[in-house]
Amino acid sequence: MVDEAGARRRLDPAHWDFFAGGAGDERTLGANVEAFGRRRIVPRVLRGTGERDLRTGLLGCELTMPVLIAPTAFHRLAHPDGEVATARAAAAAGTVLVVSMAATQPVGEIATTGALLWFQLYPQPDREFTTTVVRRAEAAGCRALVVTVDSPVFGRRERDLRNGFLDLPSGLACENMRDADGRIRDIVMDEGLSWDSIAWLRSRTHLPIVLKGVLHPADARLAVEHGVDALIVSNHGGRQLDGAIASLDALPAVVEAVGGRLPVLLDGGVRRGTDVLVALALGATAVLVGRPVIWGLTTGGADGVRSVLEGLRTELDRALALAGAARPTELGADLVAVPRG
Ligand SMILES: Cc1cc2nc3c(=O)[nH]c(=O)nc-3n(C[C@H](O)[C@H](O)[C@H](O)COP(=O)(O)O)c2cc1C
Ligand SMILES: CCCCCCC(=O)C(=O)O
Repeated sequence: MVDEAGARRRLDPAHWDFFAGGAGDERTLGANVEAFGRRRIVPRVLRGTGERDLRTGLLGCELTMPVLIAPTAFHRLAHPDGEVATARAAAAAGTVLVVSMAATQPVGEIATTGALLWFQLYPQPDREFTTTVVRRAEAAGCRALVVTVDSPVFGRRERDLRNGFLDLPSGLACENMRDADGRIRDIVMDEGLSWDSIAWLRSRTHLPIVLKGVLHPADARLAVEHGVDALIVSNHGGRQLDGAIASLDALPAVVEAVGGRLPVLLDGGVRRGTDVLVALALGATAVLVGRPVIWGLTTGGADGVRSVLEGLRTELDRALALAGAARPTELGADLVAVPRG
């Protein structure tokens, strides 16, 4: 289903390391996957589920399944068709692509695919320029802004440092970073990012605001107080703070803190339909996948991404049936155990 080895064979080794790698000793990168490996599903039987229904509503978007595409940078490094190919697959699958601010194609061009798009934003210290980018996303028809809040500075990615991979090759650029003069600006991680930045953004756009990178329940409560529309429990795929808690391990406390007032999404380490089921059972409304989509894009362009998404759909559908649920909302934490020893 996901041909990670095939993607590795195709990619320039430095580009493979950029996509696959994490920060520091990559403990958090590994922990995301291991956290799913520790959980066991405790299925219900004789529930007469019949045909399953995976449809999920999120922030006014109707998705055919509770699986979205996480924002990841530089799709044209993986495949010449870039983000447009990823968006075609999202449209065909009936799900959302979260377009990275570091996309290598303009969001307006990505939107021509008809895909449901959300736009990921690193708020820039230059607020006027941030507004320019927000207006670009709005004009393209993006349905939400995903503000990445786990990156006041850039994570220390030791593979990239070893490889000297610090910039895109010539001919590729972060196309959504053009200013009013058409000049492409560098993405700056804002060390001063704070709840004030979120309040400012709230005053500048009517789009729903999703915070990506929340792990602490106290921040989840603050997000509710600040009028945020949804949260993504995420450690940035282990690429920012190495040693950070695995997303799945952080999920239950965030869900409890939010108390049903907002949708809580999760990313990090989701590789199988059974992982999706576990995250939903522990309270996520939906999940996002990052690297598996990159591997699909590398090996097969839009078809490759589609195949990854359809694989997850089929696996989730089967897992629901085998666990005794007809729809995601029927899942509860009682279906998940962590065996001792
Ligand atoms: C190659 C790569 C690029 C990424 N680029 C971004 C980005 O531009 N913005 C962002 O908020 N997160 C970015 N992320 C983090 C993802 O959105 C997501 O949190 C993570 O990939 C989920 O983990 P997974 O890869 O295990 O599914 C990136 C992740 C990867 C692997
Ligand atoms: C200076 C370019 C920044 C791209 C950031 C992409 C990203 O978030 C990642 O994890 O990589």
